[in-house]
Amino acid sequence: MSKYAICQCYFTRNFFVDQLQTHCLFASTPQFLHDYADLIRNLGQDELKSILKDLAHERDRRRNLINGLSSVRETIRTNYKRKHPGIFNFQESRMLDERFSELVTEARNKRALDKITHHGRGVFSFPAFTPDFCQELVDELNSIEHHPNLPLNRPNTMNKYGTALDDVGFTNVVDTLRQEFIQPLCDRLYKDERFQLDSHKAFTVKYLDNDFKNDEGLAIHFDNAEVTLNVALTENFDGGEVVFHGRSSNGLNQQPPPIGINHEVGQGILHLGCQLHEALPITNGTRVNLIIWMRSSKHRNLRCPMCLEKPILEEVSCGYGDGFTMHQSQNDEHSH
Ligand SMILES: O=C(O)CCC(=O)C(=O)O
Ligand SMILES: [Fe+2]
Repeated sequence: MSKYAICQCYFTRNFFVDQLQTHCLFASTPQFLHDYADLIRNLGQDELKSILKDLAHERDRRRNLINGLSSVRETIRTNYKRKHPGIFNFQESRMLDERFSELVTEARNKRALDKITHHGRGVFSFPAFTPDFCQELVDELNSIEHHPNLPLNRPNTMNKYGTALDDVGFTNVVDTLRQEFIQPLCDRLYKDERFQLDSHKAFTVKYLDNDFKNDEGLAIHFDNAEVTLNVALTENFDGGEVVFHGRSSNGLNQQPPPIGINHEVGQGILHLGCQLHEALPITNGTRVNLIIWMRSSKHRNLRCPMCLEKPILEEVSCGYGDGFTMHQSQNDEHSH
Protein backbone atom coordinates (compact mmCIF):
# COMPACT_ATOMS: atom_id res chain seq x y z
CA MET A 1 0.00 0.00 0.00
CA SER A 2 1.19 3.53 -0.64
CA LYS A 3 1.17 5.80 2.37
CA TYR A 4 -0.92 8.32 0.44
CA ALA A 5 -4.61 8.83 0.97
CA ILE A 6 -7.74 10.68 -0.10
CA CYS A 7 -10.26 12.37 2.18
CA GLN A 8 -13.60 10.60 2.12
CA CYS A 9 -15.27 13.86 1.14
CA TYR A 10 -13.94 13.05 -2.35
CA PHE A 11 -17.00 10.83 -2.77
CA THR A 12 -19.58 13.44 -1.79
CA ARG A 13 -18.23 16.95 -2.25
CA ASN A 14 -17.33 19.19 -5.08
CA PHE A 15 -19.48 17.70 -7.81
CA PHE A 16 -19.44 20.24 -10.62
CA VAL A 17 -22.89 20.61 -12.17
CA ASP A 18 -22.59 22.11 -15.64
CA GLN A 19 -26.21 23.24 -15.84
CA LEU A 20 -25.85 25.15 -12.55
CA GLN A 21 -22.22 26.20 -13.20
CA THR A 22 -21.36 25.44 -9.60
CA HIS A 23 -19.90 22.78 -7.33
CA CYS A 24 -22.40 20.84 -5.23
CA LEU A 25 -22.51 18.44 -2.32
CA PHE A 26 -24.00 15.08 -3.33
CA ALA A 27 -24.32 12.72 -0.39
CA SER A 28 -27.72 11.43 -1.53
CA THR A 29 -30.56 12.41 -3.87
CA PRO A 30 -32.87 13.72 -1.09
CA GLN A 31 -30.01 15.79 0.38
CA PHE A 32 -29.25 17.28 -3.06
CA LEU A 33 -32.91 18.13 -3.78
CA HIS A 34 -33.22 19.73 -0.35
CA ASP A 35 -29.96 21.71 -0.33
CA TYR A 36 -30.27 23.07 -3.87
CA ALA A 37 -34.04 23.59 -3.94
CA ASP A 38 -33.66 27.27 -4.88
CA LEU A 39 -31.23 26.62 -7.71
CA ILE A 40 -33.19 23.79 -9.32
CA ARG A 41 -36.67 25.26 -8.88
CA ASN A 42 -36.95 26.43 -12.49
CA LEU A 43 -35.47 23.37 -14.15
CA GLY A 44 -37.63 20.98 -16.15
CA GLN A 45 -38.11 17.36 -14.99
CA ASP A 46 -35.86 16.03 -17.72
CA GLU A 47 -33.09 18.43 -16.93
CA LEU A 48 -33.24 17.54 -13.23
CA LYS A 49 -33.26 13.83 -14.05
CA SER A 50 -30.22 14.31 -16.21
CA ILE A 51 -28.38 16.21 -13.43
CA LEU A 52 -29.13 13.43 -10.94
CA LYS A 53 -27.98 10.80 -13.38
CA ASP A 54 -24.74 12.69 -13.99
CA LEU A 55 -24.16 13.06 -10.25
CA ALA A 56 -24.58 9.33 -9.60
CA HIS A 57 -22.38 8.59 -12.55
CA GLU A 58 -19.67 10.94 -11.28
CA ARG A 59 -19.79 9.35 -7.79
CA ASP A 60 -19.33 5.89 -9.35
CA ARG A 61 -16.59 7.18 -11.64
CA ARG A 62 -14.64 8.46 -8.64
CA ARG A 63 -14.92 5.12 -6.81
CA ASN A 64 -13.86 3.17 -9.90
CA LEU A 65 -11.02 5.55 -10.53
CA ILE A 66 -9.55 5.01 -7.06
CA ASN A 67 -10.03 1.23 -7.20
CA GLY A 68 -8.81 0.78 -10.76
CA LEU A 69 -5.88 3.18 -10.91
CA SER A 70 -3.01 0.71 -10.83
CA SER A 71 -4.59 -1.42 -13.53
CA VAL A 72 -5.24 1.68 -15.71
CA ARG A 73 -1.61 2.78 -15.37
CA GLU A 74 -0.30 -0.69 -16.09
CA THR A 75 -2.50 -1.07 -19.19
CA ILE A 76 -1.33 2.28 -20.56
CA ARG A 77 2.30 1.43 -19.81
CA THR A 78 2.17 -1.88 -21.64
CA ASN A 79 -0.04 -0.87 -24.59
CA TYR A 80 1.22 2.55 -25.55
CA LYS A 81 4.38 3.08 -27.57
CA ARG A 82 5.88 6.45 -26.75
CA LYS A 83 6.39 8.84 -29.63
CA HIS A 84 8.91 11.12 -27.91
CA PRO A 85 10.47 8.80 -25.29
CA GLY A 86 12.95 11.53 -24.29
CA ILE A 87 10.30 13.68 -22.61
CA PHE A 88 9.48 10.96 -20.07
CA ASN A 89 12.82 11.57 -18.34
CA PHE A 90 13.56 14.92 -16.83
CA GLN A 91 16.14 16.90 -18.82
CA GLU A 92 16.64 20.41 -17.64
CA SER A 93 18.19 21.96 -20.75
CA ARG A 94 15.66 20.39 -23.10
CA MET A 95 12.57 21.13 -21.05
CA LEU A 96 13.11 24.28 -19.07
CA ASP A 97 13.47 27.81 -20.38
CA GLU A 98 16.97 29.00 -19.40
CA ARG A 99 15.44 31.92 -17.58
CA PHE A 100 13.52 29.52 -15.35
CA SER A 101 16.73 27.70 -14.39
CA GLU A 102 18.34 31.06 -13.63
CA LEU A 103 15.35 32.16 -11.62
CA VAL A 104 15.54 29.05 -9.44
CA THR A 105 19.28 29.59 -8.90
CA GLU A 106 18.52 33.16 -7.83
CA ALA A 107 15.86 31.88 -5.44
CA ARG A 108 18.21 29.28 -3.92
CA ASN A 109 21.00 31.84 -3.49
CA LYS A 110 18.69 34.46 -2.01
CA ARG A 111 19.47 36.90 -4.81
CA ALA A 112 16.99 39.38 -6.28
CA LEU A 113 14.46 37.66 -8.55
CA ASP A 114 14.41 39.64 -11.75
CA LYS A 115 12.97 37.01 -14.09
CA ILE A 116 9.56 36.79 -12.51
CA THR A 117 6.50 39.05 -12.66
CA HIS A 118 4.36 39.51 -9.57
CA HIS A 119 0.80 40.25 -10.61
CA GLY A 120 -0.35 40.77 -7.02
CA ARG A 121 -1.93 38.48 -4.38
CA GLY A 122 0.77 35.85 -4.71
CA VAL A 123 0.19 35.29 -8.43
CA PHE A 124 3.49 35.10 -10.34
CA SER A 125 4.44 34.41 -13.94
CA PHE A 126 7.74 33.51 -15.58
CA PRO A 127 9.05 31.77 -18.70
CA ALA A 128 8.90 28.07 -17.71
CA PHE A 129 9.23 25.62 -20.60
CA THR A 130 10.98 25.69 -23.96
CA PRO A 131 8.62 25.94 -26.97
CA ASP A 132 10.06 22.64 -28.28
CA PHE A 133 9.15 20.79 -25.11
CA CYS A 134 5.62 22.29 -25.15
CA GLN A 135 5.19 21.09 -28.70
CA GLU A 136 6.52 17.60 -28.08
CA LEU A 137 4.32 17.24 -25.03
CA VAL A 138 1.19 18.32 -26.93
CA ASP A 139 2.11 15.97 -29.76
CA GLU A 140 2.66 13.04 -27.38
CA LEU A 141 -0.63 13.70 -25.62
CA ASN A 142 -2.49 13.89 -28.95
CA SER A 143 -1.07 10.54 -29.83
CA ILE A 144 -2.14 9.12 -26.46
CA GLU A 145 -5.65 10.59 -26.76
CA HIS A 146 -6.10 9.19 -30.26
CA HIS A 147 -4.94 5.72 -29.35
CA PRO A 148 -7.94 3.43 -29.93
CA ASN A 149 -7.89 1.45 -26.70
CA LEU A 150 -6.29 3.09 -23.72
CA PRO A 151 -8.39 3.36 -20.53
CA LEU A 152 -7.89 7.12 -20.14
CA ASN A 153 -9.33 8.97 -17.16
CA ARG A 154 -10.58 12.53 -17.49
CA PRO A 155 -8.05 15.01 -16.08
CA ASN A 156 -10.06 16.23 -13.06
CA THR A 157 -13.60 16.65 -11.84
CA MET A 158 -14.11 19.96 -13.69
CA ASN A 159 -12.58 19.42 -17.12
CA LYS A 160 -13.66 16.71 -19.53
CA TYR A 161 -10.87 17.10 -22.06
CA GLY A 162 -7.19 16.70 -21.44
CA THR A 163 -4.96 14.00 -19.99
CA ALA A 164 -4.08 12.83 -16.48
CA LEU A 165 -0.29 12.99 -16.80
CA ASP A 166 0.46 10.74 -13.84
CA ASP A 167 -1.54 7.96 -15.49
CA VAL A 168 0.49 8.08 -18.69
CA GLY A 169 4.00 8.02 -17.22
CA PHE A 170 4.98 11.58 -16.26
CA THR A 171 5.12 11.24 -12.47
CA ASN A 172 8.93 11.14 -12.30
CA VAL A 173 9.33 14.17 -14.53
CA VAL A 174 6.88 16.16 -12.44
CA ASP A 175 8.49 14.94 -9.18
CA THR A 176 11.83 16.41 -10.27
CA LEU A 177 10.23 19.64 -11.44
CA ARG A 178 8.37 19.97 -8.14
CA GLN A 179 11.22 19.05 -5.80
CA GLU A 180 14.15 20.76 -7.48
CA PHE A 181 12.59 23.80 -9.12
CA ILE A 182 9.16 24.71 -7.77
CA GLN A 183 9.98 24.01 -4.11
CA PRO A 184 12.91 26.47 -3.87
CA LEU A 185 10.82 29.06 -5.69
CA CYS A 186 7.91 28.57 -3.29
CA ASP A 187 10.23 28.73 -0.27
CA ARG A 188 11.18 32.17 -1.46
CA LEU A 189 7.82 33.45 -2.78
CA TYR A 190 5.47 32.06 -0.14
CA LYS A 191 7.75 32.38 2.90
CA ASP A 192 4.87 32.72 5.32
CA GLU A 193 3.11 29.59 4.20
CA ARG A 194 6.16 27.26 4.36
CA PHE A 195 4.76 24.54 2.15
CA GLN A 196 6.67 21.29 1.91
CA LEU A 197 5.36 20.04 -1.40
CA ASP A 198 5.57 16.25 -1.24
CA SER A 199 3.14 15.17 -3.96
CA HIS A 200 1.18 16.44 -6.92
CA LYS A 201 -1.56 15.81 -9.42
CA ALA A 202 -0.55 16.76 -12.96
CA PHE A 203 -2.85 17.00 -15.96
CA THR A 204 -3.56 18.97 -19.08
CA VAL A 205 -6.79 20.82 -19.74
CA LYS A 206 -7.94 21.20 -23.30
CA TYR A 207 -10.45 23.70 -24.63
CA LEU A 208 -11.78 23.66 -28.19
CA ASP A 209 -14.05 26.26 -29.74
CA ASN A 210 -15.48 24.17 -32.54
CA ASP A 211 -17.97 21.94 -30.80
CA PHE A 212 -20.63 22.97 -28.31
CA LYS A 213 -20.05 19.79 -26.30
CA ASN A 214 -16.47 20.76 -25.51
CA ASP A 215 -15.16 22.75 -22.58
CA GLU A 216 -14.54 26.30 -23.77
CA GLY A 217 -13.53 27.82 -20.46
CA LEU A 218 -13.53 27.03 -16.77
CA ALA A 219 -15.83 28.54 -14.15
CA ILE A 220 -14.50 30.22 -11.04
CA HIS A 221 -13.01 27.76 -8.54
CA PHE A 222 -10.13 27.08 -6.19
CA ASP A 223 -7.78 24.13 -6.62
CA ASN A 224 -7.36 21.02 -4.51
CA ALA A 225 -3.75 22.09 -4.08
CA GLU A 226 -1.55 24.21 -1.84
CA VAL A 227 0.30 25.64 -4.85
CA THR A 228 -0.54 25.39 -8.55
CA LEU A 229 1.64 25.77 -11.64
CA ASN A 230 -0.25 26.47 -14.87
CA VAL A 231 1.79 26.45 -18.10
CA ALA A 232 0.38 27.35 -21.52
CA LEU A 233 1.34 24.71 -24.08
CA THR A 234 -0.36 26.16 -27.17
CA GLU A 235 -0.91 29.61 -28.65
CA ASN A 236 -3.28 29.12 -31.57
CA PHE A 237 -6.40 30.44 -29.84
CA ASP A 238 -8.20 33.66 -28.94
CA GLY A 239 -9.60 34.48 -25.51
CA GLY A 240 -8.80 32.07 -22.67
CA GLU A 241 -7.44 34.65 -20.26
CA VAL A 242 -6.81 33.32 -16.74
CA VAL A 243 -8.47 35.61 -14.20
CA PHE A 244 -7.64 35.66 -10.49
CA HIS A 245 -9.91 36.86 -7.73
CA GLY A 246 -9.34 36.78 -3.96
CA ARG A 247 -8.84 33.85 -1.63
CA SER A 248 -11.63 31.31 -1.31
CA SER A 249 -11.97 32.17 2.40
CA ASN A 250 -13.12 35.70 1.46
CA GLY A 251 -16.39 34.47 -0.03
CA LEU A 252 -17.67 35.35 -3.49
CA ASN A 253 -19.27 38.64 -2.46
CA GLN A 254 -16.14 40.20 -1.06
CA GLN A 255 -13.75 39.88 -3.94
CA PRO A 256 -11.05 42.39 -4.82
CA PRO A 257 -10.69 43.63 -8.44
CA PRO A 258 -9.78 40.73 -10.75
CA ILE A 259 -6.28 40.21 -12.13
CA GLY A 260 -6.27 38.94 -15.73
CA ILE A 261 -3.29 37.24 -17.33
CA ASN A 262 -2.92 36.42 -20.99
CA HIS A 263 -0.85 33.30 -21.30
CA GLU A 264 1.99 32.88 -23.78
CA VAL A 265 3.27 29.51 -24.84
CA GLY A 266 5.79 28.15 -22.30
CA GLN A 267 4.84 30.73 -19.69
CA GLY A 268 4.09 29.45 -16.19
CA ILE A 269 1.71 31.01 -13.70
CA LEU A 270 2.34 30.08 -10.08
CA HIS A 271 -0.42 30.71 -7.54
CA LEU A 272 -1.81 29.47 -4.26
CA GLY A 273 -4.46 26.79 -4.63
CA CYS A 274 -6.88 28.75 -2.44
CA GLN A 275 -6.78 31.75 -4.80
CA LEU A 276 -10.08 31.81 -6.70
CA HIS A 277 -9.60 31.81 -10.45
CA GLU A 278 -11.24 31.01 -13.76
CA ALA A 279 -10.28 30.55 -17.40
CA LEU A 280 -12.36 32.70 -19.75
CA PRO A 281 -13.86 30.94 -22.78
CA ILE A 282 -11.80 30.73 -25.93
CA THR A 283 -13.42 32.15 -29.06
CA ASN A 284 -11.23 30.43 -31.59
CA GLY A 285 -8.66 27.61 -31.86
CA THR A 286 -7.46 25.08 -29.30
CA ARG A 287 -5.99 25.86 -25.92
CA VAL A 288 -4.00 23.25 -23.98
CA ASN A 289 -2.50 24.03 -20.59
CA LEU A 290 -0.45 21.92 -18.23
CA ILE A 291 -1.71 22.15 -14.67
CA ILE A 292 0.24 20.84 -11.69
CA TRP A 293 -1.61 20.85 -8.39
CA MET A 294 1.10 20.55 -5.74
CA ARG A 295 0.26 19.27 -2.29
CA SER A 296 1.78 19.49 1.17
CA SER A 297 0.68 16.55 3.31
CA LYS A 298 1.85 18.29 6.45
CA HIS A 299 -0.51 21.13 5.71
CA ARG A 300 -3.56 19.28 4.40
CA ASN A 301 -3.45 16.42 6.93
CA LEU A 302 -4.60 19.02 9.46
CA ARG A 303 -7.48 20.32 7.36
CA CYS A 304 -8.82 19.11 4.03
CA PRO A 305 -9.05 22.08 1.64
CA MET A 306 -12.21 20.66 0.07
CA CYS A 307 -14.40 19.92 3.13
CA LEU A 308 -12.49 22.29 5.44
CA GLU A 309 -12.49 19.68 8.18
CA LYS A 310 -9.94 17.27 9.57
CA PRO A 311 -9.72 14.78 6.71
CA ILE A 312 -11.20 11.31 7.11
CA LEU A 313 -8.49 9.35 5.37
CA GLU A 314 -8.81 6.42 3.04
CA GLU A 315 -5.54 4.89 1.92
CA VAL A 316 -5.00 4.52 -1.83
CA SER A 317 -3.22 1.52 -3.32
CA CYS A 318 -1.61 3.45 -6.17
CA GLY A 319 -0.34 6.98 -6.73
CA TYR A 320 -0.50 10.06 -4.53
CA GLY A 321 -4.23 10.03 -3.76
CA ASP A 322 -5.15 13.61 -2.95
CA GLY A 323 -1.84 14.24 -1.22
CA PHE A 324 -2.85 13.28 2.32
CA THR A 325 -0.64 10.80 4.15
CA MET A 326 -1.55 8.08 6.62
CA HIS A 327 0.14 8.28 10.00
CA GLN A 328 2.18 5.24 10.86
CA SER A 329 -0.36 4.06 13.46
CA GLN A 330 -3.19 4.28 10.92
CA ASN A 331 -1.07 2.28 8.49
CA ASP A 332 -0.45 -0.37 11.13
CA GLU A 333 -4.13 -0.62 11.93
CA HIS A 334 -4.79 -1.30 8.27
CA SER A 335 -2.22 -4.02 7.92
CA HIS A 336 -3.44 -6.09 10.91
O1 LIG B 1 -7.35 26.59 -18.00
C1 LIG B 1 -6.68 27.16 -17.17
O2 LIG B 1 -5.77 27.93 -17.47
C2 LIG B 1 -6.96 26.97 -15.71
C3 LIG B 1 -7.19 25.54 -15.33
C4 LIG B 1 -7.37 25.43 -13.85
O3 LIG B 1 -7.51 26.40 -13.16
C5 LIG B 1 -7.40 24.11 -13.19
O4 LIG B 1 -7.45 23.10 -13.90
O5 LIG B 1 -7.37 24.07 -11.96
FE1 LIG C 1 -7.59 25.85 -11.14
